[in-house]
Amino acid sequence: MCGIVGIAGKSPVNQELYDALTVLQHRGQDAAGIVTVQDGRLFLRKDNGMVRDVFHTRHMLRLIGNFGIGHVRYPTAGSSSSAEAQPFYVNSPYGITLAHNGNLTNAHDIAKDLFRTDLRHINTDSDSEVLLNVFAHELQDLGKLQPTEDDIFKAVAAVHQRCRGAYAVVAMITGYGLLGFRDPHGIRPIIYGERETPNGKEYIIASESVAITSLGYQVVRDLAPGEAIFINNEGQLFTRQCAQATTFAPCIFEYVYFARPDSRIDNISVYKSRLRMGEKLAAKIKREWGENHGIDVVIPIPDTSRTAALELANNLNVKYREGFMKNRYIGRTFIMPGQSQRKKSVRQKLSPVELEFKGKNVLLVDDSIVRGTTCKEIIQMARDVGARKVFFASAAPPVRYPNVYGIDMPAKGELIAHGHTEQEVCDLIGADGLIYQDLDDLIASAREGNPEITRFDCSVFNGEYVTGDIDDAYLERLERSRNDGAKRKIENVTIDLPNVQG
Ligand SMILES: O=P(O)(O)OC[C@H]1O[C@H](OP(=O)(O)OP(=O)(O)O)[C@H](O)[C@@H]1O
Ligand SMILES: NC(=O)CC[C@H](N)C(=O)O
Ligand SMILES: [Mg+2]
Repeated sequence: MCGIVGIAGKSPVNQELYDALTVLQHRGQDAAGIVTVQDGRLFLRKDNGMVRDVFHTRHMLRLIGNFGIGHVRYPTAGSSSSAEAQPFYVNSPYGITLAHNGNLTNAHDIAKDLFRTDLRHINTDSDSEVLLNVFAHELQDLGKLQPTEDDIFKAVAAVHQRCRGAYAVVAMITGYGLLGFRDPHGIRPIIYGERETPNGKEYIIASESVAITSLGYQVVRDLAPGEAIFINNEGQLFTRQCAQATTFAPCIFEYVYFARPDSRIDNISVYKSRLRMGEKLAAKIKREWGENHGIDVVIPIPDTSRTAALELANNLNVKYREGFMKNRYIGRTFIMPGQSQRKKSVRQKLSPVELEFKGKNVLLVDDSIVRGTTCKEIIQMARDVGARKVFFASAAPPVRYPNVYGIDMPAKGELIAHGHTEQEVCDLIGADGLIYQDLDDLIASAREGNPEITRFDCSVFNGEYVTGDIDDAYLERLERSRNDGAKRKIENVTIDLPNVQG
């Protein structure tokens, strides 16, 4: 998952873009980038690292202009190379920069067409560079010296015709304005807001509402699937439905893990959805383990599971205790690129408070079990400090299938629940008992916030891919090219394109 932001301001936007990216940092820790524009000139700074490491004062001073876009990256295609940090830039037509959250499922095929038919060069293995070139080609094809909003929306419509998969996008068309658009399934989130200033209205487009509200803008609304928004250089706003057919199916994993709890996505409070996950899981525990379940204390695995664990404990009528302390200087483990780094980080990141475990039957709660890295380590840690019994609960169902829409779970062989029953997973992680949320309950936890959404992308749980273009051959190719071992072999061979001086 990546984080994206774009601002069409009336005063310099560099600091606000930076602030928004720090608010979106949980969506991508590998690389960060900002591009701004002033007087038809672009200023770009991007590199590997967290936001605070990529932008120093000397970079910020050079990121001038009242319009700009930013990105935090969690790679799901290509490599972790700094050359694949975003935003991407293409000089023709007009000079376009683009930042993307999601993953195209047909990037490989389009890349061939871009070369053979559109005579365009792609310099990396990033699907986002492909997406940018498709948009640029379609805009160029209209052959206008000065594109209107109609032209820009036509080019977005053509992107929807050619691209498959998940894409929430912000882009800048130099000299013309700021653009945002969402794929026809609305898989990844994108929302916009506005603010009155003495110089006129300013607009912000971002992955999550918390980036909008924390910067002092008011949320207007989420983009609909297939919809685009364009704010021209004069500050006029246009929105248009650019897809012929749409089937709304937002990603349910945003609610489970990715998004911040203080965001609202598609009119659903992420926080409340997690409370409901806890409530429903408690009901299942009572059903399956009985009222005399023997649990002395409920302990969350920080950070993400806290909200669900709290409500689970309330509903079980058992004490909720913060039995693991998190080192605040270590980021999210799951979105780290390699397994050895992830494993080491769990122990560096979480340490137990012994007195909460000694002689007790503890129920550890996590939002999800994916590779099993976290729970294996944590269960052992709980035993090491004297827990009598260690039960484990997951607020999401077993993750059994790869993700192809912007979450880096490419290899089914790396998923602990793939090909295993729940009892086998319980044995593998070394728990005394394991309980998973039912998929219907997870869906209900999100849906109760907005009953108008009739479908979610739940592919990691049920193997049903909403875009309908994923078959076994695709998944096998993906697994071969992006499993942990294969990723280690991808080298940083691409030369970076111009950055503001490092
Ligand atoms: O089974 P695994 O492969 O270990 O993946 C699942 C774990 O990874 C995530 O935590 P993470 O440390 O990324 O972030 P958090 O601090 O937001 O919980 C998630 O919240 C689970 O704890
Ligand atoms: N997680 C994402 O949204 C990744 C965006 C894009 N596919 C990349 O790898 O850079
Ligand atoms: Mg976690």
